[in-house]
Amino acid sequence: MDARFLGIDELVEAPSVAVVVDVMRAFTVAAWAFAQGAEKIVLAESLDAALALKARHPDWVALKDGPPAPGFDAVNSPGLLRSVDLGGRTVVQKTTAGTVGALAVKEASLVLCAGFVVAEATARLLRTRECDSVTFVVTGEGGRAEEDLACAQYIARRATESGTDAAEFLRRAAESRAAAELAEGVRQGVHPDDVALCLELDRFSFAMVAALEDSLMILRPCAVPSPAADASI
Ligand SMILES: O=C(O)[C@H](CS(=O)(=O)O)OP(=O)(O)O
Ligand SMILES: [Mg+2]
Repeated sequence: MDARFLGIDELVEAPSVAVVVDVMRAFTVAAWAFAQGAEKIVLAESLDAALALKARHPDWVALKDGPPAPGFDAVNSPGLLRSVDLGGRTVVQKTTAGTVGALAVKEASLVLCAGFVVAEATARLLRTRECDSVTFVVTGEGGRAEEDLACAQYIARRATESGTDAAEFLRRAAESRAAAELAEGVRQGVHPDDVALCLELDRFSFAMVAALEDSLMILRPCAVPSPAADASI
């Protein structure tokens, strides 16, 4: 598999297959939202767009990063979201990096959103679809966020080498600037368990696929074939 690792600003043309990685915390949060029962996640272009969607659909759950804000129901924290019942709900998510990265590749034919919590499912989906060329969007810090790059490199490796050990990749993420800022309270809207939750390898068995639906970028969980059915490893 030909893998490229690019920051959001380095995307010059729509890739065919994109894996958008945001470990801390957008796509860890998205995975937890699905685990808590959310039906779908609308990736909003801006805070105003998120609030406009919420105004049109009062039953939707509007979520943003940073501190709690008027009009929003939740913040971008897996530790805080894991105790919320989202059964059948639609979530609207707007964050600094993750949602921006997914929207930057909305013309791609396949867009996966990922973090360590869905790493193996994401790698397995890439294998199942026999993706020869994959662009990994490293969303944080202009493409240099160590937690996102480590996760992207792990998924790329895991997609082709079943024996890849995650330990070194997880160590890099644990020592990233984002992890330190979350632990030290530099970032807001944080639960003490957030870093640990973001580093839970394969916590969930689904991948997450984003696609345009009526001009909105919608993220949904996607079941992938079981390892027994995957003859490539
Ligand atoms: O919520 C996050 O972790 C970040 C934003 S901040 O730097 O913590 O304010 O957003 P994300 O898009 O999930 O990286
Ligand atoms: Mg991030």
